[in-house]
Amino acid sequence: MAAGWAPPRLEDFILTEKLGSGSYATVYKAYRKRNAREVVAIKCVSKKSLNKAAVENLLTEIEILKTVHHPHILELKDFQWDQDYIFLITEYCAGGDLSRFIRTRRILPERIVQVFLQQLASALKFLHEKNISHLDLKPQNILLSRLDRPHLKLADFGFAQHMSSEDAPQALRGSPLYMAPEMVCSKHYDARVDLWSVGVILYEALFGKAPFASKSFSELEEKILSHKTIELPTRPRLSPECRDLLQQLLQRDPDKRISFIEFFAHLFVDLEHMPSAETLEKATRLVVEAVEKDSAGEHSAALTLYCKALEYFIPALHYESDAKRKEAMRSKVCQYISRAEELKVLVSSSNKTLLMQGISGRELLKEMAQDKPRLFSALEVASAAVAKDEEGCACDALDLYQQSLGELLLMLSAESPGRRRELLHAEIQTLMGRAEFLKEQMKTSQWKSESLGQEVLSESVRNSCSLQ
Ligand SMILES: Nc1ncnc2c1ncn2[C@@H]1O[C@H](COP(=O)(O)OP(=O)(O)OP(=O)(O)O)[C@@H](O)[C@H]1O
Repeated sequence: MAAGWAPPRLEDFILTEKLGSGSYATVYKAYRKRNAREVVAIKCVSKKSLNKAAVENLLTEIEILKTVHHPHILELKDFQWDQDYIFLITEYCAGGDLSRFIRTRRILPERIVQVFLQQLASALKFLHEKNISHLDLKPQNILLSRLDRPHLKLADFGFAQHMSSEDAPQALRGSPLYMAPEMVCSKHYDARVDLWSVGVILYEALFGKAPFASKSFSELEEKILSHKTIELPTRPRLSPECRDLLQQLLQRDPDKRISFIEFFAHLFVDLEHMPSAETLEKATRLVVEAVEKDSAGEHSAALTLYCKALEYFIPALHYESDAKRKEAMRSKVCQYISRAEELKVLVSSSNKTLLMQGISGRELLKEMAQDKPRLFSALEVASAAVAKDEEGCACDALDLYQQSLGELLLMLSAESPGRRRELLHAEIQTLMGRAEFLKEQMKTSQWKSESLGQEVLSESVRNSCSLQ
């Protein structure tokens, strides 16, 4: 644009350094004259440079930013105009854009990427509920509130549209590196192109370059038009959830791509446990219930609730910025972990007793199942599950528990009343209780290694928390 080297003048503001420029605007850092502590960013669009399409983009941007208010969407504070310029006055993001953030660090660790992704996903969920598609998602349009503990802010809604999944806009929009293949190839696309772009951004953050990064336009074109599946580099090593999400986002065929609903619920996105103002409240509610169950002697239920509460406490700890409050919360969290560990020992020993009682019941049942080979073999699988469980092979045990339970439940529904039915019923109860317990345990250990491990737990506590 033709903003020149000197910033334009705007009555109530002092415009200072240039923050960046795009295809039709230059953005400056500015201070409000009456309140010098209020720093803003002012996007200056020269009227001379505005053709019909640019006017449309600008009006869309103003209209959308005026109506959406979300912690991870850039806030439009005001807009003004004079003879030469139109000014969009927005919140200032001292951390610059995500593109620069990635470039200066080469690649980002998965844990940081996950935090950013959660924030981006929460903004997209908010927009999705309003039927708004961004259509130009790229790292340059994702700003960071500041460099230390940055909050991501989605910006540049110039191409955004109110759009349902049936709409088929025809115009080609966005940047080819981040553009979904259907947008380039068939020009028939819908809101799902945003999911592709999220995949590209994720890929770039983790591997340091976009999947279609090319030296020439023809190379880029070839890569976009190809039907090859996007291969993920083997290094750096990523968690299976992260790889799975990448693969599901980077599906060339939009019908095979992950849907918005699946994306928001994906294990790697885990919006439910995203650090937010409500996380502490949810954690506290669960811990109150846990304490109640605990004092009523319901150990197993209390353990489950403590674990659920801790899943919220970890993000709540991340969210808390006040050092004193964070410290107080940290010490509470340690207490809850200790109690959860005590409960684990209690529940585990009572489970073992039940299991031992179960063995004799199961043997008797097997005797009574000589005429029913299907029941007999399901009981054999149950015995194998218990054996694996005792060896400490939680995953195998859980698999076998589930297999045997599927069969035994079928058998139970067909079993006529009598001693065998009673025994079968009791056996199913025991196995179900054990399978549930194992599931909880596996969740807990995953949660610990993922977040609490880094945030609060000492090595010794972590070890004592791990699967029995
Ligand atoms: N609020 C802000 N705070 C800090 N930097 C900003 C802000 N807004 C924009 N920038 C910087 O200015 C650059 C250009 O801004 P923006 O993308 O809005 O311009 P544009 O002309 O709409 O770009 P495009 O060519 O993508 O349409 C951004 O990539 C970012 O680096």
